[in-house]
Amino acid sequence: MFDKSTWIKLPRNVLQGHGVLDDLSAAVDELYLSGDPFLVTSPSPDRIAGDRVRDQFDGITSISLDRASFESVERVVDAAREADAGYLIALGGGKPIDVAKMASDRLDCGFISVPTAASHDGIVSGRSSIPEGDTRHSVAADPPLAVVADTELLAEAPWELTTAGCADIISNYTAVKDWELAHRLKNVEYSEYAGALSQMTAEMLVGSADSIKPGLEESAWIVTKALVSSGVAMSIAGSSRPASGAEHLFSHQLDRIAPGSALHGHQVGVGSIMTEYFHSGARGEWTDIRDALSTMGAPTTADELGIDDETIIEALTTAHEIRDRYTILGNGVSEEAAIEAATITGVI
Ligand SMILES: NC(=O)C1=CN([C@@H]2O[C@H](COP(=O)(O)OP(=O)(O)OC[C@H]3O[C@@H](n4cnc5c(N)ncnc54)[C@H](O)[C@@H]3O)[C@@H](O)[C@H]2O)C=CC1
Ligand SMILES: O=C(CO)COP(=O)(O)O
Ligand SMILES: [Zn+2]
Repeated sequence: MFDKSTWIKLPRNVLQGHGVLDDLSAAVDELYLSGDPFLVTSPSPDRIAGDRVRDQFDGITSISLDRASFESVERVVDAAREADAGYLIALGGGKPIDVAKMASDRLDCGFISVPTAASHDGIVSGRSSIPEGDTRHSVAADPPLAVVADTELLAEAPWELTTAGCADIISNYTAVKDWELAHRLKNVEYSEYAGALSQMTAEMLVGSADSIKPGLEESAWIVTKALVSSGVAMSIAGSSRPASGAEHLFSHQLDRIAPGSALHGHQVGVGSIMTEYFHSGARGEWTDIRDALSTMGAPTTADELGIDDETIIEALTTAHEIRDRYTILGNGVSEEAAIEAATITGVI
């Protein structure tokens, strides 16, 4: 008897384009939402979205947060309950979107994802990445009811945020390789469709590299489409496996031992260079990943990340400990192997 079943949870609407945030109420009307919204934002929403935030959200109860933690989730749940919120609106980067995702799951009220930076592929995903003690991974959560991605706003965001989103997508190359390896060696369930979509998303983004330039709204359009596509791959898989392999373990370990050092996407990009070296060796495709990151203007070295060599090696040699997810790192790479990989790839 065939005993598999899975919900493939996707947002109902993804509204993307120039100035769409100027009429958020139209997007909300599309969803026939009832009750008052409760706003969860990155710090200083006025700085990140200018007067559009003021006009749209004037008088709405809100919380701004810069940490994705269970404490932040509890704060949002308590405050939204207090405000008798009908639904949540997450406005900002990946952290408020992840916290709102988990809080709306807890409140069973749904949320609208309003990214103000094309910096990560959690915009539509059904995952919420919240550290728990010494472990770190994303847990299942409902995807947003809708996404409102204002490409004018996204294009105005600091360029490093867009290059972080590009790097988060480029890291799908090694994430899929780790997933395939885990399938072959540990019989981990693998989805050909989610794997192919994730890899194709990275290939298409790298193929559009020449059109991805600072200040171009076309760039925001292209990168946001890729981030949405990567999030859909995670929804098809019912896990972050299509977009999170050893390079993410490395980044999560960096978040634990050197919090706030660099943007998530930048960390996973540099991690992807080194884990690709572990996959295919000195003559392997790690140069393709490094060159793609460099073309997009994303960091490719420890220096460019602003992280010292020792911390890079510590994160790489302990990355396997942060989560029970089989990757090319196996039960951990030796310090010598980590130093060789980081040196040959020019990361340190
Ligand atoms: N759940 C999922 O599927 C995924 C979750 N993530 C999570 O997302 C987070 C990474 O996302 P980030 O956006 O890098 O983090 P973030 O939410 O910390 O945002 C980075 C910075 O950009 C600022 N910012 C946002 N929009 C801005 C704008 N328009 N102008 C100026 N500054 C702006 C924020 O205030 C913050 O200081 C990590 O916690 C990661 O684990 C990443 C990928 C997938
Ligand atoms: O960052 C992510 C995908 O880009 C989510 O992955 P994790 O499950 O490792 O948190
Ligand atoms: Zn990521």
